Amino acid sequence: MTESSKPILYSYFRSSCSWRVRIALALKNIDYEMITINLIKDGGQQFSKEFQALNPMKQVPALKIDGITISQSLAIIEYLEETRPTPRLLPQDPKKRAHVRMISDLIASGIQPLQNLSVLNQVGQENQLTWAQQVIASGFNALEQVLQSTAGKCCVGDEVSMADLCLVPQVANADRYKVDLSPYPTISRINKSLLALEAFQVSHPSRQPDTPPELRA
Ligand SMILES: O=C(O)/C=C\C(=O)CC(=O)CC(=O)O
Repeated sequence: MTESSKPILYSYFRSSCSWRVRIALALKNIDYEMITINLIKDGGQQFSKEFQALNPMKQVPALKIDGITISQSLAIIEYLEETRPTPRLLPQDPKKRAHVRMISDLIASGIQPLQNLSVLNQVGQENQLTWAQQVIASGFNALEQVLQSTAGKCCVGDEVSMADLCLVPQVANADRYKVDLSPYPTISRINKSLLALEAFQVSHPSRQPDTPPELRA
């Protein structure tokens, strides 16, 4: 492969959705280049004409790969799974696969969008923390119950899946917004064991090229 054919990930260190994709790329050992999009600086670099041409939703992540541009983290992860299947991030068994997608969607549609930057800006500065805590806690109440029947070492059984790529970044957001994690022992246990894995460490928000010095590991 020539240099120019490497995939390009548009990423922001603290974006939980970007982190999902960084974990997938690390697990699948895919070499890529990163272009960082600062969601705060200059009013948000995601609003530039250049970036909007890549993703009209003005959100990270976006991945340029194999001649196409893909946005939406789960669509990116599913594309990587279909084109670079090893190691697998979706189980072979249809029931387990459904559970992985169910948990991924619970987080990616049911929690994260309710606490993302654009929504927090809408609820106003003084309500942001309470709002984020409420939506994360309400989602985690459901997730904890789901995991009690699906989890082994990971969200679904003992193998790392797309669901785990959603879980760990969402727990980091919960930490950031000071959500009390004591009611969620299963979520906490899985998060801790996944954070020990190399792919989750190299992709961590504290270790990205655009991580500010004060937030570096
Ligand atoms: O405050 C900032 O630094 C800006 C944006 C983020 O962290 C990313 C989000 O909007 C939240 C998320 O990924 O869930």
